[in-house]
Amino acid sequence: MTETPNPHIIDADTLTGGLRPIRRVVLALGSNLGDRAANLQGALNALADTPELHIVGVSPIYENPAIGSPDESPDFLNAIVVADTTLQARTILERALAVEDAFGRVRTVRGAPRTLDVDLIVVGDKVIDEEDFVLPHPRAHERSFVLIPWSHVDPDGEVPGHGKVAELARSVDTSTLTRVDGLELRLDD
Ligand SMILES: Nc1ncnc2c1ncn2[C@@H]1O[C@H](COP(=O)(O)OP(=O)(O)OP(=O)(O)O)[C@@H](O)[C@H]1O
Ligand SMILES: Nc1nc2c(c(=O)[nH]1)N=C(CO)CN2
Repeated sequence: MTETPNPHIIDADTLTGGLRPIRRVVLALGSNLGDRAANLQGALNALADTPELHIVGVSPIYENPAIGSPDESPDFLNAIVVADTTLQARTILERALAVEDAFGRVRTVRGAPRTLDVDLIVVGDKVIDEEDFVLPHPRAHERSFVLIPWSHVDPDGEVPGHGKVAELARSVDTSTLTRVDGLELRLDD
């Protein structure tokens, strides 16, 4: 027998969803395997389809050598997505990992080429230091492929403990980072 919902009872999700703060989340997309641009676009589509995640900015695409990976690693395409959300940080991490899996990401050794990488850079001013989840992303404040596209779409953004993205972007080496003309990520209407 199916139960008729009682309209006078508000479920817990509705209640907490209404009370949870809206936070700005910054996600970094990267791909250095397969059809890199299609992988980034697919990731953006999947993020845009996520309930309670409202995309407010998408950066240009940048190409650059794999940093901190073996020399023979193919170059990356990188981009930044900025969204407002009431989702909890860990829920966004789980979604990011699921999107990576959906795009055929195979986890082998650290630094191995990947079809898709989705990193959480910041979630508002949250600071998390857990074994499998660190916020802000511990290497974001020194990565040109994060700071330059991020400062392009959200110059007032901040990396808690490190300062404004616009300021950090000014001090980072951009000599190997190239904006890819004629290629951009699109949000469906
Ligand atoms: N802020 C974060 N964003 C994404 N993953 C994170 C974060 N903090 C911790 N992790 C954990 O890192 C694990 C490994 O991530 P991954 O293999 O993508 O690292 P990586 O991309 O090779 O390196 P890097 O972290 O330097 O970008 C994930 O399974 C996830 O649990
Ligand atoms: N250029 C570039 N280099 C990297 C990247 C990346 O996204 N872009 N991601 C890494 C691990 O996440 C390691 N090195």
